[in-house]
Amino acid sequence: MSRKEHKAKKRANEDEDDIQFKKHKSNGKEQKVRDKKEHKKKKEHKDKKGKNNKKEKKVKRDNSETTDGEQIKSDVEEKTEKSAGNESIKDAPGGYRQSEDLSNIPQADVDIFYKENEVSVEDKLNYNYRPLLSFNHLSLKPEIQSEISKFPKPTPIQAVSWPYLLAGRDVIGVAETGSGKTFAFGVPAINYLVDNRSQKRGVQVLVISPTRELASQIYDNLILLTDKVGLECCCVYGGVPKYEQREQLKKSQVVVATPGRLLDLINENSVDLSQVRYLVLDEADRMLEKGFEEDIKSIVKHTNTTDRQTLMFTATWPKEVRELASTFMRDPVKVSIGDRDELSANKRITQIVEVIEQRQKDRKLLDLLRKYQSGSKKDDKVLIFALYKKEASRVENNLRYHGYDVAAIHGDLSQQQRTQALNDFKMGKSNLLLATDVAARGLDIPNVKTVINLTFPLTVEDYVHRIGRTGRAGQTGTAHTLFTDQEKHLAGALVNVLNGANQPVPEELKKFGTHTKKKEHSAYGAFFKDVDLTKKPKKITFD
Ligand SMILES: Nc1ncnc2c1ncn2[C@@H]1O[C@H](COP(=O)(O)OP(=O)(O)OP(=O)(O)O)[C@@H](O)[C@H]1O
Repeated sequence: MSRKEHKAKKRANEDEDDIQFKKHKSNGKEQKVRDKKEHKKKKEHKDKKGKNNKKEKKVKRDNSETTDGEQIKSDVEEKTEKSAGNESIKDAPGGYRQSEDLSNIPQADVDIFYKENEVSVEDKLNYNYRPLLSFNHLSLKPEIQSEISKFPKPTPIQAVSWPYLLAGRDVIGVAETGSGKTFAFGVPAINYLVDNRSQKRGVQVLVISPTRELASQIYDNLILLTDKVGLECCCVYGGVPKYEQREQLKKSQVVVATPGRLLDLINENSVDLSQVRYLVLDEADRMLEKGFEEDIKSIVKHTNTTDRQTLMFTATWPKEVRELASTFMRDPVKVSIGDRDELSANKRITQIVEVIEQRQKDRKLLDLLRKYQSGSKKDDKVLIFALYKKEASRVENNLRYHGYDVAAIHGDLSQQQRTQALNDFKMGKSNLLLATDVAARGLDIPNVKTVINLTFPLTVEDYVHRIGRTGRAGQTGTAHTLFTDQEKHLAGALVNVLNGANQPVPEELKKFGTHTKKKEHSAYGAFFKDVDLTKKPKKITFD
């Protein structure tokens, strides 16, 4: 096997755990610079906000009138006024037309929806579509309409993003964990295919996700739609044989994939992406970070680069990835639900943070399991996060030794073992799952009552995603996090997330301040190399 082939094979099986480990190495310095930038940006943001607040206060105080009596509309009213439906919404290129029912809804109802859900839409082309307050405001293919109408109504991210997506626009969708982002990007994609069935052959919709389990879950969601409209969907990820995937790719119009395996299949000419008209990056900020960025650039170049709709969906949208994201997209509409500019967690999750010594963790974990999974709670599902696979293996053995029937997911296990563990946990065969960050994002496991962060993740974004495995689809949940001085450089950002969700901030955590001190992680030693932070994201040129 040539060096190139060896490298490709290794990458195709590279896993989130391995990528996380690499990422950790380069993390130290970036964190320091990030904190400095964050501090500066926050100061600017505060100054700007101060000015806006004065204006808003003025609007509120004068009951939206200036001193000379002229009516001022708040930003929200201004924005939605134009979309009141009084003007005829131009026929959008993608064929979206605002329904009569929706146009007749009083503007006040639309304003209330925007305010209650803290909706913000940034669209320099000012399409100003109204949010779909009911599935009746949509006219999708009957089979698709019937599948989604099983839910009471669109979630806010679906309600706001669907008109733009059906109109063919690029969209960046940012909404809290567990808020229905999969169908937010999946429904318009499949509807598009049905609308354009006759015109194209081959793979036309491509969804890329950071982990095998999440790719598999997205696939399970999309086949609920594709099976009903006679389309083929397949899922490709590493850790399993390729031959079956090669065969499925030949007849599929929709592909869900992890980057490594997909690139492997591209390089051996087993898949042609030149007809991909609809590209989705799920957990988009993760896909644009180190470890995935180069793979994503390579994949994008193989898609239809002249007439492509590109979507990015995530619960966290750090400033560091926004510039690179914009090089993949054309006039994207940014749809945010909730105050997503600042990193924020799902507010239905009760967040408990405990500062302890590293050596106290094993005992503390047993105490927490007695607290969250005994007596009337003995059947409650609990998800424990370790940081790396070695720690996960050790903790798994320790829990088994103490009589716990624990399932585990981490990079040292075979794909079959990981899939089995996740299914056992989802089906309730085991109500205790131990995972590394391979399970941090996207996994939609019903009724997880408690997330325990045994070791804090590499970034506070990952913390928000981890705890988002509970409190999904409108439910509440609890996250209990053990914090040590190994992670003190993340204390400031964590305090902000806790404050943003009106959660208690322990005094011991405040003592760390916003240190960005270089750290030694006892379990893994000092490991990060200086990175060239002056390097700007490379502009993607479309072939
Ligand atoms: N309109 C809807 N109403 C109610 N529940 C919905 C709706 N759409 C999707 N759901 C359900 O909400 C749950 C969460 O959806 P999904 O996994 O897409 O969330 P997400 O926003 O992608 O979360 P994460 O940020 O963690 O990836 C799923 O069980 C899904 O079936």
